Amino acid sequence: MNKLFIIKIGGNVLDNPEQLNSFLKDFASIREPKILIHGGGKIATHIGNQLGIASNYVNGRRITDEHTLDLVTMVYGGLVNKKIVATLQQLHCNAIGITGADGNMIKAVKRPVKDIDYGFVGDIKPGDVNTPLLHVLLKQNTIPVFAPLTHADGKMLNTNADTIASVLSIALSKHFDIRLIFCFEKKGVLHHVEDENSVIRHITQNTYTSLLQQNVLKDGILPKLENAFSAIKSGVKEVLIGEANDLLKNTGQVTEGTLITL
Ligand SMILES: Nc1ncnc2c1ncn2[C@@H]1O[C@H](COP(=O)(O)OP(=O)(O)O)[C@@H](O)[C@H]1O
Ligand SMILES: CC(=O)N[C@@H](CCC(=O)OP(=O)(O)O)C(=O)O
Repeated sequence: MNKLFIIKIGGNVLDNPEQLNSFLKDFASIREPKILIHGGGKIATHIGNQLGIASNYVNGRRITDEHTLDLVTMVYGGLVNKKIVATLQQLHCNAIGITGADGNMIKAVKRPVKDIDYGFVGDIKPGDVNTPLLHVLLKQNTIPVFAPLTHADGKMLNTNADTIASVLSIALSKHFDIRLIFCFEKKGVLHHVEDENSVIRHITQNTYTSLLQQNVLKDGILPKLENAFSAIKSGVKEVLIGEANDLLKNTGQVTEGTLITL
């Protein structure tokens, strides 16, 4: 099977133009087939504050009302996605910006209301991905750049970017040897969040359970690990969580950061 890198870049790096440019330069230089998924929660929060739209997260997921949906559609599908695509084009990487609605790439269902009403948040399954269209793009070396947006019943929906990366990886895992890499601003999953030298090099299902019990994992690292384990359990070959600066090491043989296995 052919190798495919599925790479997710998070909000803290997107918010720093220098770090983002350096990351995109590295991404453009990867010679194997690749897909990029970007977040942007931090930028949406910042622009929302300027527009008087307050951000409200529960369990790492944004509560998305009508105004917030307009905000995230503009910020993720417009500003962030198109800036990345334009930069990649300048770097001679033929990127194409995609939301879940474009080419029916990712269909979703609006999250059912249980204890919490998340509003216009989309839940997805691997079967909801338009893999034939992705194959066409990859075959002609057009590089998909996904915004964290899906669609259902004529509306856009907001979907966590780590989840999109995981579901795309699962959907494509029958046809490619996938390495899914979550890139963010830390060196990996850390024993002590303030100590960059405390990287946990390897997390298995068992150590994951004990880290949860020890309360080592908080905030945004929780959905990242949930999605990492969901991918590895569903047939994705390799999953890594590491620093954006280490992208080229993490696409090679000797990796940095945190390796996820069963
Ligand atoms: N044990 C941990 N290791 C690494 N990061 C952690 C840990 N516990 C909490 N975090 C927090 O999780 C954040 C990553 O989640 P998030 O900000 O959502 O990233 P992204 O936008 O890249 O998805 C880190 O910036 C850090 O503050
Ligand atoms: C439903 C939901 O929470 N969606 C996320 C999508 C953006 C995202 O995931 O951004 P990062 O990867 O930078 O955190 C949000 O609006 O924050």
